[in-house]
Amino acid sequence: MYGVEASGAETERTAFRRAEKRYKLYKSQPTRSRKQPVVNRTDLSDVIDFLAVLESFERDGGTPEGIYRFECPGFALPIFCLKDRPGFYFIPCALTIEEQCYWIRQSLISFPQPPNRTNHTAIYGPISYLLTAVQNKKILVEAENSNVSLVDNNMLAPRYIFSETSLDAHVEGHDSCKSVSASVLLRKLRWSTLGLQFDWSKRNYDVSLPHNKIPNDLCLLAKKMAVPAMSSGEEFQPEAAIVNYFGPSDMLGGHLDDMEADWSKPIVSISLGCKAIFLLGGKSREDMPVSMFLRSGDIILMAGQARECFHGVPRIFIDDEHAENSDLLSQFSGEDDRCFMDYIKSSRININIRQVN
Ligand SMILES: O=C(O)CCC(=O)C(=O)O
Ligand SMILES: [Fe+2]
Repeated sequence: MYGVEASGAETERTAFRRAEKRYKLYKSQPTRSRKQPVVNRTDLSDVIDFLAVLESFERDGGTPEGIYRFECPGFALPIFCLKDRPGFYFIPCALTIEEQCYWIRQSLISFPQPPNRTNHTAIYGPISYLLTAVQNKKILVEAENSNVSLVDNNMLAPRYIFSETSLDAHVEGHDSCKSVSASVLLRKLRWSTLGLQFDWSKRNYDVSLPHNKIPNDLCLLAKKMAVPAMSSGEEFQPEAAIVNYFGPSDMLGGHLDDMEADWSKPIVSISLGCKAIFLLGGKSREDMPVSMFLRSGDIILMAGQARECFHGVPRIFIDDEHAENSDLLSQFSGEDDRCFMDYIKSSRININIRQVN
């Protein structure tokens, strides 16, 4: 994940940092403290709740101060906008529970498949069938003939493969050891990239990296959802997507997505799994961000001026009271779905789709 973490006094220097600190899961403690981290029980009453906005809009047609309903002829779902953040669109409950399950499965099964890259690719090379390996309790070990060589489609040959067991397996952590369990790899999955591959070290798209097109069904969904933010007659062209995987204490620091050529085109951003807090700042980190909940099935669009606004996710909720994922979990109650259930009860997934050129 990106958004550089500053340390010490710098963490509180800007309005954006102060808001992140306010909402993050744990209160800061001196670095040498051995005490258990203290959970931050922040007052959440000023976090915008677009589900409540939708419900009250459906009851009486009204919206709270600063929020208005955006009319988009032919678009089936209510869309809300913020008066002081032009180019930002919130589509609450955009996906049905079945659609959410489908995209969670895709995010865990097919999106991390090579040639798509993940945060594990730089360490292990391409890894295939991670989820099947989790289900079968496999361990990733160094392939015997692990010389780096090119196979079909200019893809790197696997340097590591899944095996039943490993005699010298060090299954926790993966920095210095040669083998790691599939379940640890899944827990440490942070991102995967679809379509044109993003190079995090150079912070740009590397068109020379092998890639597949964005899957057709995701492309259709993004085109449909992007309509409110497109000029009339224009169609959104999805070319790349970043899938972010958030574990219980993960956050996404404040950042701008400025690597795409045309900022008038929206980023279509889908939330799945545990509820989160999203911060939408202004063009400077000094601008006080607005905070809002993002729930599973919500979609936001950031286009035009909102593309120039700092944003981030300081917190996800995994406790029963706040995660609001019980409907979703009940969909994964079958024995075969055990690993989806285990994963999503304490995780969040975000798929954000972009037009690059
Ligand atoms: O996780 C989210 O909702 C936001 C993700 C995001 O801003 C990004 O990947 O650029
Ligand atoms: Fe972003």
